[in-house]
Amino acid sequence: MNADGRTRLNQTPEWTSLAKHREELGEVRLRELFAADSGRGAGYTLQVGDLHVDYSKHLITDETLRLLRELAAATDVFGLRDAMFRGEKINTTEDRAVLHTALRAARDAVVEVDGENVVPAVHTVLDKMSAFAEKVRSGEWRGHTGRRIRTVVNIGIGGSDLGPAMAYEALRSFTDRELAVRFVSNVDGADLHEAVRDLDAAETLFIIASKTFTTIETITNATSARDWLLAELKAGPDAVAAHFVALSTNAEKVADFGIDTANMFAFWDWVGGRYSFDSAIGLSLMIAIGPDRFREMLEGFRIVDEHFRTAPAESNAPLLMGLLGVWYGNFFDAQSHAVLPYSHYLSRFTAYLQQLDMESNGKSTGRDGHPVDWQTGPVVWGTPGTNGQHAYYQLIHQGTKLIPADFIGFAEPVEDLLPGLVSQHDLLMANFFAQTQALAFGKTPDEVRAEGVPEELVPHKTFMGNHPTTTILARELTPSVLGQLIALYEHKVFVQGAIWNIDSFDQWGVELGKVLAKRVEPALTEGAEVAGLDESTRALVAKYRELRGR
Ligand SMILES: O=P(O)(O)OC[C@H]1O[C@H](O)[C@H](O)[C@@H](O)[C@@H]1O
Repeated sequence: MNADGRTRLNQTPEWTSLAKHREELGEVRLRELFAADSGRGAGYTLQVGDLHVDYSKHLITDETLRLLRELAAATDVFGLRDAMFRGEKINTTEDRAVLHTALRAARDAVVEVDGENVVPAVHTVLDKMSAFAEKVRSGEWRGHTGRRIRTVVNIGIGGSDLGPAMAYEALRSFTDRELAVRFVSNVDGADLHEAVRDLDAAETLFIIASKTFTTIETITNATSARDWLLAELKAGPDAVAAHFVALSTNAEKVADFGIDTANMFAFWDWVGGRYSFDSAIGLSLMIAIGPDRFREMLEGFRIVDEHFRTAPAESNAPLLMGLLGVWYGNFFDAQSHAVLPYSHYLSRFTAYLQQLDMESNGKSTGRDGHPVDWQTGPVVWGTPGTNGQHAYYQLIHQGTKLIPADFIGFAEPVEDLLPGLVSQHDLLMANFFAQTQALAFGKTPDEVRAEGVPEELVPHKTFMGNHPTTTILARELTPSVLGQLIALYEHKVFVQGAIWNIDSFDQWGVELGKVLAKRVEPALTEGAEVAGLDESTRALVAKYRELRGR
């Protein structure tokens, strides 16, 4: 921080050294880096729990890594990390501690917020969730008419949806296949409609997931779900108790809604929405996979928490991944970051990471309250890799943009895969390895010519290569490995926010749209004159009313 109270990251000696180093590296070529160091492929790797992280295919040298680590030291990433783990209020704009790591702390751990150990409360809720999940799974929990539950519908949005929805997909092979879980998030009535239209209300349990219990989409859907249930069952409000539970920090609002707070699973304001999936917000997943598997997942989180907390900078995987992102975003002008899982089960993983990363680090005001003069969080995107290969990989390979990418794959298919499908796994993974190879090393014009390609087509068939990727490989996608992966990204995002000097744990940028939606609604429904509507929006609202025949 300077004397005037402003942090000028891009004027620090560490930043300047990196910029100079970047210039000196010039057109750094991965082919040359590998040619110069035969041990690079094996040397630029890390092991974190079950995750093998290969970062050899990056536009970096030992010197780059050294300078990046100096930037991390100068910005005191580890100091802020320790403050987070200690329960200090590092979310300064909301004056809150940031303790998602306490959600997976061991039963005997001590983590204090305002002088109080929060770990016992965490485990009390986990135990209550476990007992409830077992009741639903065993059929002991009965609906209003005495039938057992066959479908669980989680109603929530953002952090109260993306985590459990992603993990339910990811761990499908570990779920009780007799018990389905569906997820409703969108305020578009179509979402709830499609989720319930073929359900038997008597066998349906709704989980209303909302940290604040004020989110309009969730409360609207929850109210509609309650109306649907009571109409289907032809029952009075006393039927609600057997079919609705709540996950929230706000007991008062839960009670106002009509859910018995005995059926509420609590969490706390030191858990951010996008970091809440391993809190009570994970109840739908716990019902699906069972409490033991859920706890295995928490242990996976804990493995990476411990690694992040204790591993030295040289071998600290979240630090490294965060620094690589800084390298490309701030010194190569990369605008986006692709996450490409080679696992169908991780089809929602990148969507989950979008909130984690973009809501955390999509900021342009520094922790010092001043605008930042450097690029912050990237656009995060991606879908399962093989599908992407036949869609947008063209742009990654031959477009004009630099897109660093993470490739995530597994050596083993899931255990219960139909035996006839097991052999497809090697083909899937052959694509995985082929792509990172092609991205890194490309195909030179001479190599294209050697195949007898006509000269006029040579430029088109040339691959420049040099597209950086990280490969994350694990044996199998288990609950623990999923927890490890999520924690890896949580802490990577943390590292970047720390370096960029932004508050990764607030989300003021989502507020304005909410306020304006409330204000504009009467203009749509009643044609009301709404103060402050700009000319474009006013005309669009008029068009909307005309199209709706109002
Ligand atoms: O869980 P809730 O309080 O309903 O919040 C749901 C989501 O909406 C908010 O607008 C925030 O942007 C998200 O961080 C949050 O996860």
